[in-house]
Order: sequence, then structure tokens, then C-alpha cells
Amino acid sequence: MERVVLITGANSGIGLALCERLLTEDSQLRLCLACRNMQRAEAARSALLTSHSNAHVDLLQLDVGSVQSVLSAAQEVKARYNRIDFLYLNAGIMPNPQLDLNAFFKGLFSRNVVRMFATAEGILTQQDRLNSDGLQEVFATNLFGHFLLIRELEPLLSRLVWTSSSNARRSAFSMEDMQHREGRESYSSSKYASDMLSLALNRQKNSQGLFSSVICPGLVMTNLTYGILPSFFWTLIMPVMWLIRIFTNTFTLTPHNGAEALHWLFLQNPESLDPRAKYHSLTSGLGTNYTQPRQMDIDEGASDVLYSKLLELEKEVRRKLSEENADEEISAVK
Ligand SMILES: NC(=O)C1=CN([C@@H]2O[C@H](COP(=O)(O)OP(=O)(O)OC[C@H]3O[C@@H](n4cnc5c(N)ncnc54)[C@H](OP(=O)(O)O)[C@@H]3O)[C@@H](O)[C@H]2O)C=CC1
Ligand SMILES: CC(C)=CCC[C@@H](C)[C@H]1CC[C@H]2C3=C(CC[C@]12C)[C@@]1(C)CCC(=O)[C@@H](C)[C@@H]1CC3
Repeated sequence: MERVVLITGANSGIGLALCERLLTEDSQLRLCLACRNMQRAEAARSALLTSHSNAHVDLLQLDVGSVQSVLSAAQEVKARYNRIDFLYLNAGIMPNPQLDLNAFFKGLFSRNVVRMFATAEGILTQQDRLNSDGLQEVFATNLFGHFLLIRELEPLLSRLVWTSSSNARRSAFSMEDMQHREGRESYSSSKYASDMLSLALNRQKNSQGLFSSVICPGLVMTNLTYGILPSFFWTLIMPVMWLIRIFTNTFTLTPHNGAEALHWLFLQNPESLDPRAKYHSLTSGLGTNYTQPRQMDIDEGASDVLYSKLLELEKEVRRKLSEENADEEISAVK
């Protein structure tokens, strides 16, 4: 039977590399590339068809950071497919990143140097903003839009895979400020929230046949990472990056390597997976890719609380949207 795989943020980086790898694995797949920009989606589709000329590649317009777009895209998915075998929740942003050079150089000569290169802990902040739905943009894109998509498509789903990060950190997340309105680590907070949500989904939904996993792709050179430093700087330090890669397995660097754990999970029986593990894409000094589970620092109770808070926010957002639609209808009649 033809399997259907939907991937958010599939037009570039790790998402696009995953598409390539999945088509190489199973040429009979039906891939659905869910992207916000249809021109970029078309370009990705053409690239995939160049290497896999008989592949079934569909496109879906989805801005995961917009409530209305998620609801419309979900309607379209329900009209097109009877089921989604794998939903990869991969789209993600890190807007206005700032590297703390002082902390970086201090870190270079500390015991935590390997950890710093693997997680960017203590050296990276972001500046977030409100989107047109009144939500924090990073939270809306990296977490809430995906949550809403899952809620809309639930009867069709069986496997979920989140592209999280080793930058996810408990101390960056606060249950009282789950959107991270206050701090400057919105990326870390949103990724920690996705780890928690994945655990909560497993606790609530495994009995109904829905399984969720999280991965970290390692440090991959994509649009997201290129946005952190000016391009001339990347050109300068690229040889150093490849050198560091010999000593640290988290420097996967290429999108193909970064997609390792996403691909590996595609081949696993969900019952054999650990809901408390994050599956890391790793690359050895000799360039061999492998996947390694590492325990996440999360409480089951807290993950359930987050799940309830997301359900509450969903209600609120839907109510607001229907009020806005009603207002629009009234003014159209006038
Ligand atoms: N690169 C790395 O080192 C790491 C990346 N990650 C995660 O991997 C995932 C993929 O990122 P990566 O491949 O690196 O970076 P890219 O920027 O190449 O890919 C991000 C993808 O997400 C899409 N996207 C962003 N915002 C939205 C939106 N509102 N609606 C729909 N699609 C959207 C982008 O589309 P568009 O082209 O239109 O912007 C793009 O296709 C992210 O979740 C990121 O956090 C995790 C750890 C490390
Ligand atoms: C190699 C030299 C000399 C400098 C590079 C320093 C930083 C730009 C680099 C060090 C650790 C990196 C890192 C990320 C981005 C680039 C670094 C800060 C990530 C935050 C990218 C996105 C993620 O989700 C993380 C897993 C990455 C963690 C490490």
C-alpha cells in the first residue's frame, strides 16, 4: 500500500534532505511538502523529481505560524488523503539570533567547550515578536501551529516526528510564560516545549495508536544556521567547522547527515521507541552517520500541564477567529 508522508518546512535544509532520503528508501511513497512559499515548494518538488523521476510529490500551502493557514491546510489534507502514515513536524525559525562573543570565547577555554558546540547553551539569544494572531512568532511556528495541525488531523495520524534541538533547555522554558514573551531564548523554550508535548502526546494517545518522537539533527549548515553570523564569517570559519567535526559527532553539518534520525525513525516500529528519549543524528569523524537515543530532562506531570494549557489556548484562538469571521460577514452584508 502507498504510504503518505507529510513534511512541514520541506522546501529547504533538513526537511528537503529528508524528502530525498525517504524517496531513495521507498520510491512508492506519496510525499506531501507542506510549505509557506509555493515558489520555493515548486523548486523543491522539481529538485526531487530530477533525482526520482517517478516519485509522487504533492504540494500543500501551509504557513504553520498562522492559525487560519493551518486550519485551511488541514481541511485540504482531509479532502486529499484518507490517512497520513508519518507527519514530520520540521518547520522552524530562529529570528534575529545574537551570538554572545564574550561568552563564546570564555566557553572556548572552559570545561564546557564540547557542550557549548553541541547545544549553544549560554551563547545564543533571539529577539521574538507578536504575529498577526497575537501569539509569539517562535512559539506559534515551532510549536503551536504544529499542535493545531495535529489536533485537526488526529483521526488520520499514526506517527509524529518533531525536529527538536539539543538547544532545548528546561531553564529556558516557563509554564507561566509558555510563549516566552519575557525572555530572550524563545528558540530554546519552543524546542523544550515540543519535547514536552511529544511526551504528553505519547501519554495521552499511545493507546489510540498515535506515537510521537523527537530528534535533534545536530549542527547543520542550513538557512537557519547561516542566519546566525554574516556570510563572510561563515566562509572564514568553514574549514574550522570541518576540523571540529572530526572531534565532535554532533557536527553533522550537511542536511543529509542531519536527517539521519528522521530517516531512522521512519524504519522503526513505534512500540520499540522510548517516549522519553530524543533521537540524535550523529556523524563520526570518519563520516559515518548513526542515530543515538539520549534521555530528555522532562517531567511527565509538567508535560500534561503543558498539554492542557495548549488545549485552552486552542479554544481561545478558535473563539477569537470565529468572532473575527462573524464580524467580517456582518461588515460584508452592510
Ligand atoms: N540547522 C540546525 O543546525 C538545526 C536545525 N534544527 C531544526 O531543524 C528544522 C529545520 O530547519 P533547517 O533545515 O535547519 O533550516 P531551514 O531554514 O533550511 O528550514 C526551515 C524550514 O521551515 C520552513 N518554515 C519556517 N517558517 C515556516 C512557516 N511559518 N510555515 C511553514 N514553513 C516554515 C522554512 O520555509 P521557508 O523557506 O519559507 O523559510 C524552511 O523550509 C527546524 O525546526 C530547526 O529548528 C534543529 C537543530 C539544529
Ligand atoms: C566554529 C566557530 C569558530 C564558531 C561558531 C560558533 C557558533 C556560530 C556555533 C557554535 C555552536 C553552534 C550551534 C548552533 C548554531 C551555531 C553555533 C552557535 C545551533 C544553535 C543551531 C541550531 C540548533 O538547534 C542547535 C542544535 C545548534 C547548537 C550549536
